[in-house]
Amino acid sequence: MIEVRNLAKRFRLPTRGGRTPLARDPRDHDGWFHAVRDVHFHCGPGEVLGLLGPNGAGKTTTLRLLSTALKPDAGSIHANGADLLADPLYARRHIGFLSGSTGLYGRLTARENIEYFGRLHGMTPARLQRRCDELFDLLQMHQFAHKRADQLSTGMKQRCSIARTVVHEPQIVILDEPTTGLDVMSAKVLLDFIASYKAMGVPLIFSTHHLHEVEKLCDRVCIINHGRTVFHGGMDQLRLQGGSADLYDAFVGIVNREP
Ligand SMILES: Nc1ncnc2c1ncn2[C@@H]1O[C@H](COP(=O)(O)OP(=O)(O)OP(=O)(O)O)[C@@H](O)[C@H]1O
Repeated sequence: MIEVRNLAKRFRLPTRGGRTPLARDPRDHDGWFHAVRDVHFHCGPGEVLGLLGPNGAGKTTTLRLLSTALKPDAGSIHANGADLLADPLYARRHIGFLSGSTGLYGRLTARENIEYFGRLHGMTPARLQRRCDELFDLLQMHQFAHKRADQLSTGMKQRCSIARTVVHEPQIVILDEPTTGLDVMSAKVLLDFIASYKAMGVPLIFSTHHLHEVEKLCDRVCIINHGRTVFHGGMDQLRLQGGSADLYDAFVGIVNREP
C-alpha cells in the first residue's frame, strides 16, 4: 500500500535583475512556483492507480517525489508502513520507478543493462539469471536481448527500461507515461505487463494521457489540475462526479470544474 497526503513542492522562479517576475500562473506566489500544492491518493495491493491531468498539472513532479528523486516541502508518503521521507533508502530498495528518460547505457546490450542494474541491487547471479529470463518472457525481449541499447527502437528501449525498473522485484511500481510514443503493439506489451503486476498483487501507479488505458486497467484514478488533486476515487465515482458515462467527457467535466 502506498499513501500520499497533502504533498507540496515548490520551485524558485527565476528573477530578472533581482526582481521577481509578475505572476502568470495561479501557482506563482512571492517568487515561488508551487508545482504541487495538495496532492493526495492511495493505492493498495493489487490495485492500479492512474494519475491523470493536463500538461503541466504536476504528475511527473508528484511521481518524482514518490521515488524520492525530489524532496517535498510538505506532506507525507507512506509505503507499506514505512515513512519514505524519513527512510528514502526504503524507496530505493522497494519501489521501482520508471522516469521519462530511458536510463540505459547505450554501449551495453539490453541484457547487460538489466544485469548491471540487478547487480547494483545486490542480486546474486543465479537470481539475476532467473529474473532476466522471466522479464524477457514477460516483456517479449528475447529477440533483441543481445542488441546494444543505442541500436534499439523506441518501443524496445521502453521495454528494456521497464525491465530495468522492476529487475529487483520491487513491492511498489511507479511508471511515468510508460506508453508515450509507442505503437499499438508495443503499447500492448506494456499494458499486459501492468495487468500481470496487478494480478501479482503489487500496487502500481502510472501516469498517462490515454483514457482507454485507464478504462482497461485502473481500479482508481487521481486527477491533478494546477498541482492539486481534484478527483480521487474509483471509475464509477469518476463517471458520477464528471457527469458522464463516457470517461473522456467525465475527465473534461472534472478538469473544467476547477476554478
Ligand atoms: N525543476 C523545476 N523547476 C521549475 N519548475 C518546474 C521544475 N520541474 C517542473 N516544473 C514545473 O512544474 C509544473 C508541473 O510539471 P510536471 O512535469 O510535473 O507536469 P506534468 O503534469 O507531468 O506535465 P506533462 O503532462 O506535460 O508531462 C510545470 O509547470 C513545470 O514547468
